[in-house]
Amino acid sequence: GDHWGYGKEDGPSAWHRHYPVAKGSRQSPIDIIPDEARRDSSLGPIFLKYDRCTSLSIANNGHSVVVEFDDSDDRSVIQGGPLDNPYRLKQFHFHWGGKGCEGSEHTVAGVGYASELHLVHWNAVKYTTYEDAATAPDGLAVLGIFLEQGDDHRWLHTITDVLYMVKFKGSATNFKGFNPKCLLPSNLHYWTYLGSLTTPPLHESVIWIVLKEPIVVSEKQLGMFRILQFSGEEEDQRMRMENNFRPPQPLKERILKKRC
Ligand SMILES: C[C@H](CNC(=O)c1ccc(S(N)(=O)=O)cc1)Cn1ccc2ccccc21
Ligand SMILES: [Zn+2]
Repeated sequence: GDHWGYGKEDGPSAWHRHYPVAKGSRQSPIDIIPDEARRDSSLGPIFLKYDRCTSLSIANNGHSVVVEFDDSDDRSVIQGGPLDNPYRLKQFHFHWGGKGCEGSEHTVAGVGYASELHLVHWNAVKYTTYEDAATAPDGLAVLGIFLEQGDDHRWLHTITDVLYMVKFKGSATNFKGFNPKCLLPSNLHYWTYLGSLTTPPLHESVIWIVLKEPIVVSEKQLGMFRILQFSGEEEDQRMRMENNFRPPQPLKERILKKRC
């Protein structure tokens, strides 16, 4: 199993021991400073073609809750914006905090949101497998969406209502017919920069597209994520799954761009 986590001993500050790229030149997440983001006229709008998407399952992988999709063809892709090709939707997952604490990975002018949704896509035009794409500099495109605490989200219930079925690490269940289009905010204005996976192996293979507008979810719905456990059913100590986020990393020589 993975020997990394979010605890004191195995958390983000220790990851560099097994994954030296943790101190690399294009690590994620970052603190987004809106005033420093450069408008780029070559950046067009992004297009999310999710109408024929096929969700398959929802699982607890010991780090987050992940919804996997059938990525055997180009039925659901993200394209446009900074992307030269369409990128296929592979999975989405969340990062969140503890009760009332922040939990997003990216922050905006130093302020975090309650949670962050990541829709993970891969460049199937240039690479044959997800694993190959996950190690290539232009292999992945992750769409980041902030979750802000407020009213109930009409559609997030579809996910939070089944979390009890994937409480323990290694559990999974069927999850068909879910279209993540229902989790998008009203406008797709975004920031974009070159970064990495925010969990080990921290490959520097991600073109990040972070939406400016958060979606609103209730504290009750956020609380449902916290019934999940980092630990497996057979493990004795119960480890509630929360604060599964990496803090912002140095921007170094990167330029943050925007399409507002
Ligand atoms: C990367 C892959 C496991 N990790 C991810 O796919 C992944 C995706 C998105 C994010 S985030 N939070 O940035 O959106 C983080 C991790 C498996 N895998 C493929 C090759 C490979 C090599 C060693 C170990 C695992 C490996
Ligand atoms: Zn993520």
